[in-house]
Formats: sequence, C-alpha cells, structure tokens
Amino acid sequence: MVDLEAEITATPALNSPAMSIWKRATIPITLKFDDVVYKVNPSKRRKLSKFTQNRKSSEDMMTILKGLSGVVRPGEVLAMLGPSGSGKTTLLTALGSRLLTEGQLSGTITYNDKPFSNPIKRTTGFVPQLDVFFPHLTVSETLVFAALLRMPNTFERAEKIATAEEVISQLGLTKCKDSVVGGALLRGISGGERKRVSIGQELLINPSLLLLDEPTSGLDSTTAQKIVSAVAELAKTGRRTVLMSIHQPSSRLFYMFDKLMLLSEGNSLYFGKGSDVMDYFSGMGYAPSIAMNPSDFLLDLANGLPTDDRHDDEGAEQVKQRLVLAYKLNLSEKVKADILEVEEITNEYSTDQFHLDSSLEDKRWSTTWGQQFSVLFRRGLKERRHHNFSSLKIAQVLFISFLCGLLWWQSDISQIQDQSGLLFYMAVFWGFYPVTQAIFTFPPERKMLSKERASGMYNLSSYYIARSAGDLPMELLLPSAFVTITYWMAGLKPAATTFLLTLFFILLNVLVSQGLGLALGAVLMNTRSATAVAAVITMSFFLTAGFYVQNVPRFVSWIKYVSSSYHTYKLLLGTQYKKNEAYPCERSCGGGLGLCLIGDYPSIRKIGLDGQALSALALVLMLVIFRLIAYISLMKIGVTKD
Ligand SMILES: Nc1ncnc2c1ncn2[C@@H]1O[C@H](COP(=O)(O)OP(=O)(O)OP(=O)(O)O)[C@@H](O)[C@H]1O
Repeated sequence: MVDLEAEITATPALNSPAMSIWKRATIPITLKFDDVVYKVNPSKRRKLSKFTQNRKSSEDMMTILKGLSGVVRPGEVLAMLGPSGSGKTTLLTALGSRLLTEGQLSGTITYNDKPFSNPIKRTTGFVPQLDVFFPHLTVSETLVFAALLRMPNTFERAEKIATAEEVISQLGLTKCKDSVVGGALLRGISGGERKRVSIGQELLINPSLLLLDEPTSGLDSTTAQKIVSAVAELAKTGRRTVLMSIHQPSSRLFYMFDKLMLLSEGNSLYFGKGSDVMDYFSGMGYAPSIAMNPSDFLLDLANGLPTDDRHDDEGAEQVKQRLVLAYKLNLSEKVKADILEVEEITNEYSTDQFHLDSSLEDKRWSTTWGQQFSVLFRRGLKERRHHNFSSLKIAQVLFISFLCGLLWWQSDISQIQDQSGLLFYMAVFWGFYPVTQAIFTFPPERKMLSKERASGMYNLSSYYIARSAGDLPMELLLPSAFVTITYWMAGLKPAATTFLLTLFFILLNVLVSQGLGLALGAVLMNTRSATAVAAVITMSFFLTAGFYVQNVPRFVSWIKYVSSSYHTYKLLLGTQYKKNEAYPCERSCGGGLGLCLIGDYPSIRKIGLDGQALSALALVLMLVIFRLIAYISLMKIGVTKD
C-alpha cells in the first residue's frame, strides 16, 4: 500500500492540468424554485408509521416553508437572510435535495429545467452549518481522501491529489495542511480554517451549484469577508450558481450578493437584486431612521420591528403581515415572470449536456466499488490508528492473559472443574470484550456517514466492509495473543490441532461478538444506550451458557440456543475433551482414586459433547445475522434525520 504522505509529496505541483478543472463549472446551472412548501409533523415524527402519518390531518402539520419562489442563475450569489428559525437552512436543504423523508415537500425545484438527478448531485456542493470531519486526519489527508472519493475516474489518481493540493493553496490552508483537523475532544485547526476545509471538500468536485449554510457563523468579520469574497469570486469566474444562508452579514459583505431573499417565519418578504432591497422597503414607508448596516435593518423588519418611529403604533405581527402581503402583491408576480423568462434562457443548458460530459454520466458513483473500499479502508486506518494501536488496550489484554496463565498454571485433567472454568472464562471474556469495542464503531461516524452518503460519495457496502475490516487485524490479534499465552501456560491439551481449533472457535466468537456490538451501535446510534443493552444481552448469554446452572426448567431451557457463549463454551469443551476419555476421580464406594469418563462428568454431561457442528453453525448464523442487522440499520442514515 502506497503511503499517502509520500504520494502527496510526489504529486506534480500546481501546474498540473488537474488544477484547471475548477476554474469553470462544467455545466452552468440555473436553479428555479416555485411555490415551495414544506410541512413537518413537529411531534412524534420519528415514532409514527407511514400509515399513521398519512392519516394525520393537515392541521397537525407545521408549515416551515410557505410557498417560496426564486431563480438563481450561473455566476450569481443569492444570500438568504432572516432571523433564526425563519427557514433558511430548510430551504437550502430542500434546494440541495437533502430534505428528510419525514416531511412533506411540495412545489417545483428544477435545475436547468430538469428535476434533481445523480449527475446534478455529483456537481452540487453542500457546505453544512456544522462542519463534520474525522478529527485525527490532517487537513491534507481530509482533502486528499475526499478528492479520491468524489472526483470522477476521468481524472488520474495523481490529478486528484494535485487538485486537493491546489484547493489547499487556493484557500490559504498551506500553513495548517499537516495539522489535524481536531474536534470536540481534540484541539485542531481554527474555526475559520475548518470552514475553509469544509468549503474545499465541495470545491474538489468543481461544483456548478454551491449551497452554503451559514458559512460565516462564529467567524470574525475579516475571516468572514475573506470566505464570502472567495466564494463570490468562484461564482463569477466559474459561472457557478451559489446560494448561502447568512445570519447577519456585515455591510461589506452585504454588497457582495447579487440577489437577496429575506425570510420571516417561512414567508418571503423580498426576493430580488441586493441593490434594490432598501428602495423596495423605503417605497413601502420602511427606511432606517439612522445610518445602519442594511442587514441589521432587514433583520429588524423580518422580526416586525421597524427602526422608524412612523410605525410605532404597529405591532410586530402587523408589520410582518403587511410585509408578507406586500411581497405577494408587488413582487411575487415579478419573481414568477422571472422564473418563466429563465426557462427560455436556460434551454440552452437544459438539453442533454449532462450526458455529453463523461464525468457527469448518469451513473450513481464517481468511483468504482474497489476504489471506494480501498480509500475508505486507508482512511479508517489513519483515523483510528491511535485507537487501534492503543498500548493501554494491548496491556489490558496481556495482563489478563498472563493472570489466567498463572492462575491455571499447568493444570491437568484431574482438575477438570478448574479447566472447564477456564474454557468458560475464555468464552465469556471474548464474548464481551469485542462487543464493548464494536459499539463505538458507527455512532461517532453517524454525521459523517450521513453527510457523505447525501453527497453520493460512496456505496454503503464499501463503507461498511471497509469500516468493519479496518478494525479486524487488532480485533483478531489480541484474542490470538491471549489464547496463545493462556493456553500453554494453563497446561491445556498440548496438541497443535486442539490449540488451533481452540483459537479458531475463540476467533469465531470474537467475530460474532463484534457483529453484535456493530448491530447495537448501528441500531441505537447512541453509545450509552448501546452499552446498556449490550450489558443485558451479554450477561444473559453468560448466564445461559451452561456453566453456572445446569438444571434449568424446561420452559426456559431453549434460551441457551441463542447464547453465543453457550455455543462457544460447548465447542471449547468438545475440542479439549472426548466423551470416552478418562480422568482421575474419587470412587463413590470404597473410597480412593479411580478413573471416570469425561462424558459422565456432571457439568459436561449436562451440556453434552455431541452436536459440535450445530454449535459452529449457530455461531456462523449469528455472525451473519448480526452483521446484516447492522448493515440494514445503516441504510437509513443519510436518508432520514440525524
Ligand atoms: N423536522 C423538523 N421538525 C420540526 N421542526 C422543524 C423541522 N425542521 C425545521 N423545523 C423548524 O422549522 C423552523 C425553521 O428552521 P431552520 O433551521 O430552517 O431555520 P433557520 O432560519 O436556518 O435558523 P438558524 O438561522 O437558527 O439556523 C424552525 O423553527 C425549526 O425548529
């Protein structure tokens, strides 16, 4: 496997042909949206079945977007302004076709007069409000992996890497390119740098349509200015269509937008040229009484608080209603006419141009399954190198292995009770430890998975297999070390086949337990709840494994068959002992030592040494079922709410 850092260093510098790919959008897009209404059921939205949801009366639904219309052309930047909760993110998400299935969306949204499609998806960049990254990857690694996954195969691997390098330099990230991005628990790059990395990830695909949700929130005005002017420049020079939601732009930023949309409680109060907005409201009698930032004035208006004493007698609700009505009377027809006019103009792009460009063919993924797997596997190893090769984890397992070896030091068959205790302990320890590790696989990556799947970056199966395989070497290495140390120290049967079979069944048990942990993490997507449920399940498995209690009432005795610990324990006993083998025992009558058959040893007789193949089959079935449950649970991520 080629080392990524070496590869990055070896890539051609900025004069690579790859760097020109994002100078101009491949296909300029005219985005039109007309009468967009979005309703959600504010309560119980997750618990309702589709059937019940359909029966819900429309009064129960909350309308978040109330008939919004507009047009944004290539090279234009539309800023959506409005108070918190006015619907900016929802509209932006709807326009990026990333709304969740639980709401009801109506109206029309078209891209060059066509509905959303896979080629549009792959040429749409979406920068979410909250940046989502793998904290342990460096800036450079983050962008290179994104380039390898998102850029189509019409580009060579070296070109993809060169493009990532170019994005780094264009966005001024060279200084921090080798720093880890960081996260809640790990100090990394600054907020402004994170935002630029986030934008950079979207620039890699040379987007024709770029949607940015609050790209300046939390940044100082100079950094915000730099980011917005870079984006405006990209729109102009590359004929890109850019939409951004923005809370309260400074006056410097305000004048960079070509178009403005002012929202209030899901209603449009203004849609049109940024330069005309102040005239529009002053024409209605609303003008700032003092010199102020236009966006402050517009936000006051959207909140129903005119900064003008002529309207002191009007309540906030009255002001808002008046503005909504005025929009409907004065502007909505104009916007609709604009939409119609654009239809004719955009016909020039609306033919099958997307299909002419091989990079935009209507196939679902930009890269092959194998490439996705390889990149995701390498990315997973890099991100989790600290976790997987944690010396604490290794020390923990080594300590337990040696302790077991010492406690059972060179035991022999005369101590059959002790030996079966060790076999039981091996079954339960390796039925518990991997579960607790695997639970933490998917929940921390949920947001990332959701974001990347929504961008159509990769197939779920390539992610799933790469992710589970990434942890496997360590997951298998530790139990192998444990079995090797304990087995020989404890004096279990000194035969290579028996040792190898013992190791094989322990590893099978590890894979089953890992599957259980993956399934619990994926179903619950919450490590705390998953840990609580895992504790109950694994304890039930231990209790029913046949070591603690043998005389189980018939009506609950079936329970052992669903316990992976029972099957593993039985397989370990069957590997170690044969039914007809003798062990030294005390004679029942006459005293003294004699020989008894292992098959007659009370606890072994109860569990039985027959049916080994069935137990192995049961473990294999569990392995498949748990992993299927995990996979099916992950399928909903990216198409339902986070
Ligand atoms: N799925 C949902 N269920 C219930 N309410 C929702 C849902 N989605 C959005 N809302 C509500 O819709 C309104 C608009 O939300 P949105 O996030 O679009 O606002 P915003 O203008 O982007 O706000 P901010 O500037 O604070 O990010 C809010 O009141 C929000 O609580």
